[in-house]
Amino acid sequence: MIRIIMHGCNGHMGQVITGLLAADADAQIVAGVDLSDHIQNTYPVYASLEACREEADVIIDFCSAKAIESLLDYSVKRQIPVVICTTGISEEQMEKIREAGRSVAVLKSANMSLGVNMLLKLLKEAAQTLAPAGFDIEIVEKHHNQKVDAPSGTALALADSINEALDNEYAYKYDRSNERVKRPKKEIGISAVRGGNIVGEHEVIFAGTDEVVEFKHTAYSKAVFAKGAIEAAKFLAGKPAGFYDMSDVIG
Ligand SMILES: NC(=O)C1=CN([C@@H]2O[C@H](COP(=O)(O)OP(=O)(O)OC[C@H]3O[C@@H](n4cnc5c(N)ncnc54)[C@H](OP(=O)(O)O)[C@@H]3O)[C@@H](O)[C@H]2O)C=CC1
Ligand SMILES: O=C(O)C1=N[C@H](C(=O)O)C[C@H](O)C1
Repeated sequence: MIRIIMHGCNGHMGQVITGLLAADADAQIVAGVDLSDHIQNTYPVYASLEACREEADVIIDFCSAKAIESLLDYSVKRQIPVVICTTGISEEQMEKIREAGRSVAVLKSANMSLGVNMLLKLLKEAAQTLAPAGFDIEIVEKHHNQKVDAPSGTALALADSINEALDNEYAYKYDRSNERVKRPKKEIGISAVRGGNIVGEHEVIFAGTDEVVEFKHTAYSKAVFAKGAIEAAKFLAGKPAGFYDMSDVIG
């Protein structure tokens, strides 16, 4: 039985995972951590990781970018592998995540769904064919009105995947409202829409002359992310130090 600490247990994702693990014979939450204490869970909940003394095999994190440093400190100090799903992470924090991966197993992914992780691979081939043929690249993401970060971690991961395939020559453009010049070629436009309870939509548009190619992923429920995170946690428990991502889990 894999023992899990749920970081952000009383949030939307923490509660979906709590529900799924209640019916899982191979893994269970032994403790939760959250600033909010408005939910009754079957496991103990602490206001900080430091207060959490339970033995665990892995931490699942769906929390806040503000808590990344304390999460990494705890994971390294107690040598507990960590699956980081929180988005809105800065480049400086990303460095700290990679650094932590030198002493404990760390898996980081901005999107735990199978579909998006397959898309990350498909886009490389599309970019290598379409960008040299002059196609412009734009990403549009849509999320619920409770989301605090923009653009989404997934939109940035999609852009990074495309950019990597194009020798990292493209710059990201988040806002054209002050522009009075034509769109430069080596640019990936990234736009964010927030409203209602949209779970998560990502559209990648390759716009050429007289033809447009579009890739779209729609999440219809948060369960797709929760299932991926649980699969990742089962994969990561017991793994040696290293920096992993969902491609290591999905293959
Ligand atoms: N990788 C993926 O596939 C996915 C990633 N995400 C990302 O996961 C994160 C969480 O999403 P979601 O569950 O919707 O967000 P929620 O805001 O619903 O949940 C986050 C929870 O963490 C708590 N929290 C905030 N700061 C701290 C802290 N310092 N210590 C302990 N607990 C804290 C919040 O409490 P309070 O409300 O009191 O602040 C809240 O209960 C976001 O960054 C989101 O973008 C979401 C879905 C999929
Ligand atoms: O906050 C969310 O809800 C989501 N966040 C992730 C992101 O920022 O990419 C993944 C998913 O789209 C849902």
